[in-house]
Amino acid sequence: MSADSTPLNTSKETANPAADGSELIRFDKVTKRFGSNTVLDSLDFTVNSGKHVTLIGASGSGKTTILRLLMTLIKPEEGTIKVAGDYLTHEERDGELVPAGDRHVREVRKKIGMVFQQFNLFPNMKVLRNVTEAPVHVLGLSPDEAEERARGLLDLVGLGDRCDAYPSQLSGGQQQRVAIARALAMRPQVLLLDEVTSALDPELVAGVLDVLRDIAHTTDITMLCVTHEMNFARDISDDVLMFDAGHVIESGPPEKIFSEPEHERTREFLSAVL
Ligand SMILES: Nc1ncnc2c1ncn2[C@@H]1O[C@H](COP(=O)(O)OP(=O)(O)OP(=O)(O)O)[C@@H](O)[C@H]1O
Repeated sequence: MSADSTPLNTSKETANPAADGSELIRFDKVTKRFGSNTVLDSLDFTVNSGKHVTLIGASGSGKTTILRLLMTLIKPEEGTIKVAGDYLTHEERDGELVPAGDRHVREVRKKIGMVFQQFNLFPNMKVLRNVTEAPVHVLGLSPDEAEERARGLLDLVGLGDRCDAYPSQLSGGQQQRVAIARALAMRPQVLLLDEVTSALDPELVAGVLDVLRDIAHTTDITMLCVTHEMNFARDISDDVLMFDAGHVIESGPPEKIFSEPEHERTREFLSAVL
């Protein structure tokens, strides 16, 4: 397999330049309101490349809102968001920051992949085509290159033998694994995971989490994860950020947050979910 068709860089030692530990995501004084509801209140946080960061917090604390801002599905009322050095919310023109245009957003968005609660596969396309579609049409890969990449990734998620199936012929867990392969096929610098197992039957959860654990432990991709699966968060996270009322109230490595939380709200939250 040529270097370019390797599904992901699986060696920490030969990590791509994007995973050199430098700052990959920066939220600077980001405020997001829905009507009179201020969900994020002048929020600052950063994620360094190669890190796996999990957002925890009570329902409604704004975790999904952060991922949706990164996907540019919604816009902040105030503040700036940067991904790999580029503003997502703005662009620089003649030395001035102006609201980002569609073209700029599309370019920066290529750095970001997301797996949603609902798998959102194209029902009329076979598994392989679900994974090759965006690399061909968005990245401009040749069909052969895209297929080689897709087959490698479908092997990685344990579905190399289901390339010719339609999504409806797969279990929910398998569909979610295709969705993971599809997101990775764009070679994003950061993978956003939003409650990726919450729509699954309980017996299918472990298979999906195992695939993600494997990706977290064997690749250099940056992950920003929202999950209620605390054991999974403990296993894969370098850092855990606890949200409350639109702020990060506590952060640190999982062994500290889960074993010795400092904040009363973190203790309350963990005692309810653990
Ligand atoms: N499109 C929207 N319109 C109005 N309010 C919204 C919208 N999206 C989110 N909200 C509100 O913003 C708040 C934060 O929602 P968000 O989904 O980010 O929380 P969360 O921490 O991810 O919660 P959960 O753990 O339940 O998924 C909630 O009060 C929610 O009702």
